[in-house]
Amino acid sequence: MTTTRRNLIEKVWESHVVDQAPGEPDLLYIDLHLLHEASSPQAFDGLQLAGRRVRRPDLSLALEDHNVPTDTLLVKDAMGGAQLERLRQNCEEQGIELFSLGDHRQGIVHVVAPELGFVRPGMTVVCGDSHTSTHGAFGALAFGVGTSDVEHVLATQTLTLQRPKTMSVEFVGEPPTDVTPKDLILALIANIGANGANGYAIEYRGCAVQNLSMEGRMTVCNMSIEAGARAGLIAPDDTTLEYLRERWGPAAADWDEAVDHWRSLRTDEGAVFDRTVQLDVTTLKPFVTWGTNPGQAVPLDSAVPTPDSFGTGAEREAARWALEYMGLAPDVSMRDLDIDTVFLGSCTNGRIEDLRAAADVLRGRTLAPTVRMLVVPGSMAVRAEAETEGLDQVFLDAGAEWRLSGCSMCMGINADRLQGIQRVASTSNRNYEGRQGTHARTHLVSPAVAAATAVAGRLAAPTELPAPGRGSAPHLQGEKA
Ligand SMILES: CC(C)[C@H](C(=O)O)[C@@H](O)C(=O)O
Ligand code: SF4
Repeated sequence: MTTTRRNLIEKVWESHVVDQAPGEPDLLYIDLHLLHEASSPQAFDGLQLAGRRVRRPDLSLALEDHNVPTDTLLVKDAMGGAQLERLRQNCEEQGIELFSLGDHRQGIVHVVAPELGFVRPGMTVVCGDSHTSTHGAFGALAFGVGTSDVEHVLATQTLTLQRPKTMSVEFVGEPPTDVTPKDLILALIANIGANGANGYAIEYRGCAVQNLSMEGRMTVCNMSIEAGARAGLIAPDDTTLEYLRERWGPAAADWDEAVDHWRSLRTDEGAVFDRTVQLDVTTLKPFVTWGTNPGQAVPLDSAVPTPDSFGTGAEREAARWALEYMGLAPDVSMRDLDIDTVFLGSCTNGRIEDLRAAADVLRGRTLAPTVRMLVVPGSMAVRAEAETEGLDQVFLDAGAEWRLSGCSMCMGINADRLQGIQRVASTSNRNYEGRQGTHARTHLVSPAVAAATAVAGRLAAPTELPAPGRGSAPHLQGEKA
């Protein structure tokens, strides 16, 4: 008997193939379909036009996130309000569970689904949203899909998909303690480029990945799409089981059986990938973006690069455009960039560990007088937990705004949109032109760097701040070169 050695991606893919024909995309069964108000209206319309009903409402879960105002429960924007209303009607008509504004389970779809135990190893998960890759943290194969695919899944609970190539990304060694999961993924994208994983699904490997918490893993997998990948996943292990035991275990009659299956979900010894990338993380530093794609990133303690330092003509041209939009000159130290707004939140970094990391920096300190900071928990459950721990008070005492949960300033399609030319340090995942407001200049950072930046008034790492209570922003700015 020949045994085929398979990687994790192949195992999950193959166990969901419903139909297959040479030269054709595969038809995959979808275990969980996540929906939000911004990408689902046309899909429901199409379904209705075709006279169909949702095939498995019980495998669908809907959230309100993109358009929710995070300062009050009152939706003021007409278009956003209409999208929310449509989602409510569609879910009601089709019997789909919806966590609406005002519900204690509401929040960003990619934060809520895992925290409530909806996502489990070996599943296929889709959503009409590119950051569905987040759920790969559980060893699930999770894809962002387009509106017509959303309709297909609503109608059939299956999807035709081109099989992705497989990529192994190994973080080699242990990172220094001030390096966060956000820095790992920013460094990787800077290394392979914003298109570096086009057409691939990534498996993240190495002890630096195994040592991450589930939340850290979600941050890494979340940004797989920013390297162009279709999906990014991590093999389930004891950390995964521990997380799920609390959230899903109590409801699961077949827990032991499930665990046996999950333990088999790992890349076989000797299995091959279409591409292998290794990144030594032992001397990694906190990373920050300088440009208008997430791959245009450098260590925080370095300078804005010169366009001529890039290898290809296209990269040089892209760097020139980016510097112009960002209002930056080459060779300026990243730590000399004054920041107007700090955004802590999003499906990348809006979880409780992210809030704790930022609060640890802000405790006993105050924001620079020139900085506005928004703290937007990824879900109402995260918000409640933060309040139990007193983190809300830390943020408020520092001078930050403490908000309700939603996508908020991650994507300026709600009231948390920046006006005019503003430089932002943001814990979100995208920094393209106009993402956070027509002229907003986004620097993607980790929660710790976001908090330190809010205190310093310029891009800064926590280690640069004076001890709490002693340093004020003017003092710090006075120290600036
Ligand atoms: C609105 C939605 C479809 C979009 C996505 O696909 O990811 C948004 O969530 C984003 O982050 O850009
Ligand atoms: S938080 Fe940002 S990245 Fe995540 S789903 Fe919302 S808009 Fe998209």
